[in-house]
Amino acid sequence: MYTTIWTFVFLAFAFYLIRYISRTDTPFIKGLPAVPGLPVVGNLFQLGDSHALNAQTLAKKHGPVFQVRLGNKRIVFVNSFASVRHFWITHQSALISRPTLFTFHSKLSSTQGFTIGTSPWDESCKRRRKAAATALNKPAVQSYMGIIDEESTAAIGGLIRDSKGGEVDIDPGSYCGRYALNTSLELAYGYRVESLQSELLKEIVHVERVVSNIRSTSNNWQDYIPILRLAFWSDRNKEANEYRRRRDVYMTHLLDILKQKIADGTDQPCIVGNVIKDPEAKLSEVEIKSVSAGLDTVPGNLVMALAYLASAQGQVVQERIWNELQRTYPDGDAWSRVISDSAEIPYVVAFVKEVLRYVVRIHEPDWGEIRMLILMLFSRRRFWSVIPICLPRTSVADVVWEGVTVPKGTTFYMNAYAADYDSEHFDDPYTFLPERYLPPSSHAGVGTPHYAYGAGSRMCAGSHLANRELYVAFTRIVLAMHLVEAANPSDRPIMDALKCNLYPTSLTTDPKPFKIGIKPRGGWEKLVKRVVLE
Ligand code: HEM
Repeated sequence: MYTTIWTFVFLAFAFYLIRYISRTDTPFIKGLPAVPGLPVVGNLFQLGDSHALNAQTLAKKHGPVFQVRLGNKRIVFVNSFASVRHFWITHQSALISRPTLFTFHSKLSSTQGFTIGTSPWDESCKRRRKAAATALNKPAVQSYMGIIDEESTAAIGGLIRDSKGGEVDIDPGSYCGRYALNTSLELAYGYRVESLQSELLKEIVHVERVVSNIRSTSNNWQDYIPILRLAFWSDRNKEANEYRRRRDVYMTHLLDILKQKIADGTDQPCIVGNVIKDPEAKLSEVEIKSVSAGLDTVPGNLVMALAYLASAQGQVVQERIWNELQRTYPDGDAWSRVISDSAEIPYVVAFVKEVLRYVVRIHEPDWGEIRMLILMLFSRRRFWSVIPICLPRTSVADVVWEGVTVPKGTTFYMNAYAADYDSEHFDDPYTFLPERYLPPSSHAGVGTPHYAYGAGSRMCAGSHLANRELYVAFTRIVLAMHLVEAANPSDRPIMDALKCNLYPTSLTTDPKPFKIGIKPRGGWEKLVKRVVLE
């Protein structure tokens, strides 16, 4: 008898305990498909180390919009092009905020301020977003073209020189990285990397590499399961505190250099400088540090696009870009005109869009992004941030989806990977096809072409700049050289951006190195003369 009572009490206690520790930050959303999960961990195991691929598979069974439980967090996953448009664009004012995550927000950023891309919507975020938008609008970007001119010339010249004029196959990763790194450092702080052996750069490389792992949304179970946050268990906390301190040191250092240059009148135009000088911006120092946005996605797109261009299929694309350049600039001044002309060649614009849709649907916007670019300088390998699940959002108002009310305060994950490969929206989505963005295709012209830059009220603030960097790099590469596959098949790249990632749970992709062949075009020396003479 006693045994039965004690068994009953124990089971009842266990039942309520599991229910208690499995409760979620926001309640179950009635009527919205839910993926059944385990006590405590919820759906963490099902989503595994590739949330994008696994959510895409789950969407086949549960529909494009479903809810999951990640530890004690309830998340709504949105997986198709149309459903993303519904939430992110049609209801953009409702999805204007962002959630906070334990490791990043309470440990890593406590003294540096949240970056724009990780800030919930409030007055400070509004001010910073406005400042970034001013520093990154079309006219501002045109004023930075001198930097893009210099860095693209250096990268292309270096590629040709180090391939011994095309005699040996070459890994383009560090050249693309150097292009994007120096562009971003100069744009953000007016600071250029002089020596690759600099201690400051080594420190940034190391710290930012660790930070990128700490920030991953699928890597930190303590963000979802509160009990894992207990200090004596969590090495992550100690690590986050230590790296926050080290990061503070160099962020303050770079900002101090810039402030000194401004005081001396020796600064050159740069984004953080513009923000400091803009009386309208009224940002505190912590806010200024958090404005700096990084560009790790630019090299990711560049590297993978070069891999594609060098492939057998890419030959046709190179040919067309070359022909369009000759037709548009018959006087032989294409090299300088792609920088100075704001009107762009439609086929190359379509190519850039397709690269963004097809190759990398990712981003990680903050000062820390510069880390990836710096990493590339020091590494024979390429790194790029792969977050096919776009930066998360939190709703500030109810949104209705197919008759179901998704209440305000809900956290949303956009599966940009699934949406950009949605066969309901794109014909033949797994085929690389720039023509899909040219007339008579329905995707030409207005409307969101892809979700590489996110969408709606918190869409990427740096998209004009990124588009210009990619446009200049592609046109100039085709002007200076012809790309071909590496002679040795084992040197050739893996073209799938997810499959090539060695560490799927990390914020950054670390793909296997690959090589391409280069055939410099006649007259290339004149174009990149400065570099070759260096
Ligand atoms: C190919 C390059 C790039 C890609 C693919 C990319 C992608 C993205 C994505 C997906 C978001 C989140 C948008 C959303 O939630 O809807 C974002 C946000 C952001 N990006 Fe980028 N980005 C790129 C380059 C840049 C550059 C060059 C800058 C600035 C120099 C930048 C600055 C930002 C900022 C400040 C945000 C935060 C916006 C906010 O939360 O209000 N990005 N980016």
